[in-house]
Amino acid sequence: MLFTTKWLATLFPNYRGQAMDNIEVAEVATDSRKKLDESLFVPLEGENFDGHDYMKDAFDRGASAALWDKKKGLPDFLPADFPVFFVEDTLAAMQELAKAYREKVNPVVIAITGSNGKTTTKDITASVVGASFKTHYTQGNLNNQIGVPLTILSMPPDTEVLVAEMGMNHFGEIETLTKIARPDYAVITNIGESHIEYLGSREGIAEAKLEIIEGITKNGYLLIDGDEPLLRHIHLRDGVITCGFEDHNDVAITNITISQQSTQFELSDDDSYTIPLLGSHHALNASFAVTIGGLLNIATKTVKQALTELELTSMRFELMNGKNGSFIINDAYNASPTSMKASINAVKHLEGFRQKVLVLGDVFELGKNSKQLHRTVADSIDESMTAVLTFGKDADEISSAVFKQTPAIDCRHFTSKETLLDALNAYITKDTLVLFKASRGMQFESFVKQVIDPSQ
Ligand SMILES: CC(=O)N[C@H]1[C@@H](OP(=O)(O)OP(=O)(O)OC[C@H]2O[C@@H](n3ccc(=O)[nH]c3=O)[C@H](O)[C@@H]2O)O[C@H](CO)[C@@H](O)[C@@H]1O[C@H](C)C(=O)N[C@@H](C)C(=O)N[C@H](CCC(=O)N[C@@H](CCC[C@@H](N)C(=O)O)C(=O)O)C(=O)O
Ligand SMILES: Nc1ncnc2c1ncn2[C@@H]1O[C@H](COP(=O)(O)OP(=O)(O)OP(=O)(O)O)[C@@H](O)[C@H]1O
Ligand SMILES: C[C@@H](N)C(=O)N[C@H](C)C(=O)O
Repeated sequence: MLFTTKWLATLFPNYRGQAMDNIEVAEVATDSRKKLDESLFVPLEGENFDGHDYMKDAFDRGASAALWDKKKGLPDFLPADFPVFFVEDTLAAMQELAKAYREKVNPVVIAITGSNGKTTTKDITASVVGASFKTHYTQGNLNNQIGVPLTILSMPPDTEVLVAEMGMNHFGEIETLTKIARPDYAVITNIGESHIEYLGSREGIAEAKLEIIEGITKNGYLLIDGDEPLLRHIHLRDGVITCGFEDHNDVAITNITISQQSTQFELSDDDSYTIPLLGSHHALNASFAVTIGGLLNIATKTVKQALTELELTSMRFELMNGKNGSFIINDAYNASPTSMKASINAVKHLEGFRQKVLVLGDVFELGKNSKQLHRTVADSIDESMTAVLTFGKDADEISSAVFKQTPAIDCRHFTSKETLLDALNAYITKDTLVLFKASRGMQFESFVKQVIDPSQ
């Protein structure tokens, strides 16, 4: 049980039905299409539907109570004793409920934002703190104005540590989320170019990410990418911990070694750590988790063990077996120029492959400089790559730029997935490595499923 309708009534006093009967609420749900036993149904207005139209489904599927936009008529079928809490706006009310529930459970809260690495850093941090504490964390990528409240409202009442990923693509969104979650530890993984279309500049992205400070608890900590010039002005603030590759950082990452299975690195404590992730950028992600583990007095040995037992969210540089003895890296959940370059640099370090092929697609939300930002990806591509196959509207800027700088590479742009797949299949041979990467909306998983070994 999360809470009772009687407790809800203290938050939302404008209600009808038997709320004071202390009806137990086991979960908070926003989708009548899912199992709703003993749930509080929160109808939301979305792009395609209005949840208020599905109250009957929710009731039939076992909802015990509901929030309701008081401007909308209540369906007649609802029994008079069914608890309904009338609110101005159901999303705002769900966010208020999440804030109150966070205070009621009062776990240690770790919030993670940044242009890239949020989900990975969340997964690493959850593994580290989960080794010593009852931990609840963001499932998948549920990190927005709806996802963070749902993450908090799915937290068991005996949770000791909450790890919440916070995403944004407009000003004010992180401020809302941090004031709900009230983090004791906040992390800004990096400042890239993600969603720059709406933030205007990298300076704007930094400003939006720094909103996370508004919610940090008294004596809380903010961990940041200490190498990022746009964050340099806060280095000396109380509670700020810098992590990065330059030696001025509070937590300096050194002696990085990348193999086919793992990345090894040392931190300022001169201790060596190994993670089953490839690339120096993941050493940065892990440094945030290790630092928080230390601040929570988790033994170094325990932290190191947890780093080897990561449960990673899919489609983030996911290594898979391909057909005909090839190897696939499914990094297709999302992309930005920064993350695309980071992943290409990781591929460069991978040895033992006969050929390396990059299948790259559009990066969305880059605004007026989109073509130029796509071209910058070519800066990371060298003659160690056999082929660069691109698909989308702006991705041809990558293949064109690579062809100009390294004509020996097979650089082709395709305007249909079918023709790209035909060309790609010629490379799906023994010991060829293929990286797939593009924005979420490109749905590059449609390529991956065509070339992975069906037996895996
Ligand atoms: C609102 C919602 O949850 N919608 C989900 C729903 O979409 P669908 O189109 O079916 O419904 P509507 O949204 O139109 O409907 C409104 C509600 O009505 C409910 N309903 C509908 C039909 C019915 O028969 N019964 C019903 O009860 C419905 O459930 C709605 O509540 O289903 C889709 C498929 O499952 C979901 O994908 C959709 O979820 C939306 C996209 C959503 O925002 N979900 C969050 C929980 C979430 O966190 N999603 C993340 C992606 C987050 C993300 O993109 N983050 C960005 C940064 C933040 C940007 C920010 N500005 C933003 O707005 O997102 C990032 O870069 O990471 C995820 O899904 O991974
Ligand atoms: N610190 C980092 N710097 C640059 N790129 C990174 C970093 N961490 C992860 N990446 C790359 O970014 C991509 C997405 O990683 P992840 O999903 O963890 O980030 P995210 O911030 O949650 O992304 P999104 O907001 O798109 O969901 C992956 O390709 C990964 O290789
Ligand atoms: C995951 C989602 N918030 C996102 O970043 N979407 C990109 C811009 C896309 O639609 O591909």
